[in-house]
Amino acid sequence: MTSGGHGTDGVERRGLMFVLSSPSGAGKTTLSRMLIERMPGLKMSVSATTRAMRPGEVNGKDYSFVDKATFEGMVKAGELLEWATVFDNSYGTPRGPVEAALSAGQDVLFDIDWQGTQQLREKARADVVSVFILPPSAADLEKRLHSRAQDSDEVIRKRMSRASHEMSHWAEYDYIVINYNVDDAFAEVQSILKAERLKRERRTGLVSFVRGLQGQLQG
Ligand SMILES: Nc1ncnc2c1ncn2[C@@H]1O[C@H](COP(=O)(O)OP(=O)(O)OP(=O)(O)O)[C@@H](O)[C@H]1O
Ligand SMILES: Nc1nc2c(ncn2[C@@H]2O[C@H](COP(=O)(O)O)[C@@H](O)[C@H]2O)c(=O)[nH]1
Repeated sequence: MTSGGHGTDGVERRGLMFVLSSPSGAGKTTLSRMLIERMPGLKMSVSATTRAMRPGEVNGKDYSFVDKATFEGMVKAGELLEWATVFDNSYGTPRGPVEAALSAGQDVLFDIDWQGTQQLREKARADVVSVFILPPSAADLEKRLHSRAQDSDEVIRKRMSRASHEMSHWAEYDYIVINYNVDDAFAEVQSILKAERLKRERRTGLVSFVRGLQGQLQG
């Protein structure tokens, strides 16, 4: 699915799909925004959803907000790379922008749940790097959902009651980050991305780079 781009050191490599999952409110959106601001070469995948827009959300930036019929049409037309039902709403990743970004040599960041992560892994295991974000405690999780002040008490109750089930998938992920404070969690997530970008297997340009070095040594 992925094709070549350049790493920051000029060596060609395959793009990667960097996935953040967590129970609702643990901090994925916060960490995703920081990554997009501070890590060049990383593009956010904007999901389509049938969920109602929250105050402050922007259509086309936070999500593409669509009705149920449009979402079903996207599924039928094969336009979604993965999709799932979460909290009674449909969410899915439009295929086109992801493939375009990877072809242009960018990495793609996903804020998706465990079901979507499983589907991406089935399609492109070697190119998926997955991180599960845990809250420090249940009380912190609930406090964060309330402090966001964007969901009703009933929605928050529903999200809290789903949190344990969401978390039961933690062991399927490559990395686990506990979000005690945003700056430390961001530093950890950033380190993971930086290290994964250097992985030998995705650095398709290394063979010719090393051959070039050897040529210089022989010449
Ligand atoms: N380490 C932290 N300490 C305190 N508050 C935090 C921390 N990380 C995130 N928050 C706050 O918690 C709230 C929920 O965070 P965020 O929206 O990033 O969660 P999320 O995992 O993306 O949730 P969802 O899955 O519902 O989209 C926000 O108000 C955010 O500012
Ligand atoms: N499988 C997918 N899950 C997604 C996608 N976009 C978001 N999500 C997940 O849904 C929940 C709820 O999000 P919220 O914005 O309503 O709070 C959260 O776990 C997201 O990670 C997607 O395209 N596919």
